[in-house]
Amino acid sequence: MYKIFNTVDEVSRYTAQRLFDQICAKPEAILGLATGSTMEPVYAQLMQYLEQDPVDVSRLTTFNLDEYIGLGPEHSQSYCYYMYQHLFNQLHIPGERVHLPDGTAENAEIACQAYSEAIQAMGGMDLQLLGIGTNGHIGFNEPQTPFDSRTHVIELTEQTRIDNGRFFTDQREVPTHAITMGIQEILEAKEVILVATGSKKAEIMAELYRCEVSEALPASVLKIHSNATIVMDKEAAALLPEEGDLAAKA
Ligand SMILES: O=P(O)(O)OC[C@H]1O[C@](O)(CO)[C@@H](O)[C@@H]1O
Repeated sequence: MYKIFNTVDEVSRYTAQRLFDQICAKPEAILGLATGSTMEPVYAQLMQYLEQDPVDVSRLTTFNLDEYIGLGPEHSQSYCYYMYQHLFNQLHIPGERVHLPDGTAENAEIACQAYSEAIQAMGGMDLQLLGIGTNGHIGFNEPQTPFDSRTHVIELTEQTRIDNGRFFTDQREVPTHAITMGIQEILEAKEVILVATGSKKAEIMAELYRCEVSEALPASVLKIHSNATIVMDKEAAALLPEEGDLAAKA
């Protein structure tokens, strides 16, 4: 299902409301969380909803999608740092219920295996939040990642390193590898919300809309998910067909 809003603010309110509703409906929910600039207003909005209407979050469990290899929690560009800055410092989920891939693990393969087992032990995600890369990646599952992959180490494409270079002082500092939840784990989530905003996402969103399900465009796997919502602002949806046609396909 595609949902198009006029502004980033509306996208963020819709997405945060879905998260809030999930937390209210199931206080012990397992949430799959994403990072990136798209999610910043979503988390800010979620915190506003929770301040207006406090809900017990002590039984929530979270799993983050990914982390750069080589960046520890104290590094300002690590996704662990991001999550505390934008959410966990305000949303007091008990530490043992917060899961983030360990980018500094001595043995990344073993860390991936343990992460994947922890996800499976919890029965998978109730709600998985996703951003999208300009090459169609979800999490850090780059094009051609097998759909049956579980948490694994991935080599980042040049495109992703260039895109994410804007957060680093020097392009050469962008890590070459990351740990990412696999596509199978994303697919096993009961509900998925992919969020795309801004004109930089317009081309990939049009391609995603048109394409067949293919490992060449990882986000296309959502077309075989029974409860996936793709949420966009007008800019990200600018190259999609008119809304009438969209409704017919949604
Ligand atoms: O929201 P942004 O900053 O465009 O980034 C989206 C990205 O963030 C990520 O969630 C990082 O995992 C990727 O899916 C994608 O690269």
